Amino acid sequence: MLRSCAAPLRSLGALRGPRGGACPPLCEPRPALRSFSSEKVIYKDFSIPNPSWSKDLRLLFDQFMKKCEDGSWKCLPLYKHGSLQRIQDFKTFFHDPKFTKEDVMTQTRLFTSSFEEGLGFEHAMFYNDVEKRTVCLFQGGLYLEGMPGFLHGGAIATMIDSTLGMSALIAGGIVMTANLNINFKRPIPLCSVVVINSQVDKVEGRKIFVSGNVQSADEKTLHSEATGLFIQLDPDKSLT
Ligand SMILES: CCCCC/C=C\C/C=C\C/C=C\C/C=C\CCCC(=O)SCCNC(=O)CCNC(=O)[C@H](O)C(C)(C)COP(=O)(O)OP(=O)(O)OC[C@H]1O[C@@H](n2cnc3c(N)ncnc32)[C@H](O)[C@@H]1OP(=O)(O)O
Repeated sequence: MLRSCAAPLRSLGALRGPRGGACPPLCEPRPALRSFSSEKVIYKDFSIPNPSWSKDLRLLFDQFMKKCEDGSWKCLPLYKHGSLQRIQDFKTFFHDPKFTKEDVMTQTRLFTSSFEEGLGFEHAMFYNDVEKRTVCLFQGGLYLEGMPGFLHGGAIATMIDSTLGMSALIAGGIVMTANLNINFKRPIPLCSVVVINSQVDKVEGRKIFVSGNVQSADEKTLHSEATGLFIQLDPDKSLT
């Protein structure tokens, strides 16, 4: 049975960042269909099982959806486009309006959602507010190959960045990655399922320190360990 992540997310909209900032737009409940100016754009939640998902990924997804039932975990929705709200937020930081024009924004895709079903970054993310943990269930597809039969390190780094970044974003609002360190310990076979764990370790002013690891679905193999530094953007500073 296909289940959307949108419904269990409703209460996440009430979260606040450490500086009292509103919870980032990514975490707010959003309807599946939104109006983008005069044009209709379908905001489909992509963090629901599709036919490319392996049995392992479905099983893990179902386990986490079960954990969502008592409210301890939330499933985070994934979209291909940025939302209007996100565009508005980033406008504050980009003084060059070229990339925030609506007609350009409708053509952009989030990197991790830009492949055909099953070939790229199949994933779903869950968040535990009490533990300040974000977990990403990730199945890397055939187009993410590095060494023959294994995931490219850049693809692994992308999902680690996204997962650690999500922890930072939930804690601190609009952030960017300033530093990401990864120890690749065991290669990840293509199309296998891994679990990326991340947690906020420390917040110092605008700096959010996050750490995490990548484990096989059966938790027997530690594939990677990572730390990241994310910086809350300063609305008084231009990024460009
Ligand atoms: C993180 C994203 C969230 C992921 C979301 C997941 C799923 C996605 C769903 C929806 C889409 C939403 C978001 C987008 C998706 C994914 C994005 C993935 C993340 C990225 O792909 S993102 C691109 C790569 N990223 C960059 O392109 C950054 C380039 N960079 C800069 O734009 C600046 O560099 C900036 C803004 C980072 C800081 O600039 P700034 O001027 O605001 O701050 P400043 O330099 O003053 O530093 C303040 C304090 O941080 C210390 N500090 C700074 N850098 C440090 C370092 N490297 N090491 C150690 N300490 C450092 C200073 O020493 C000072 O410390 P102190 O206060 O103690 O003096």
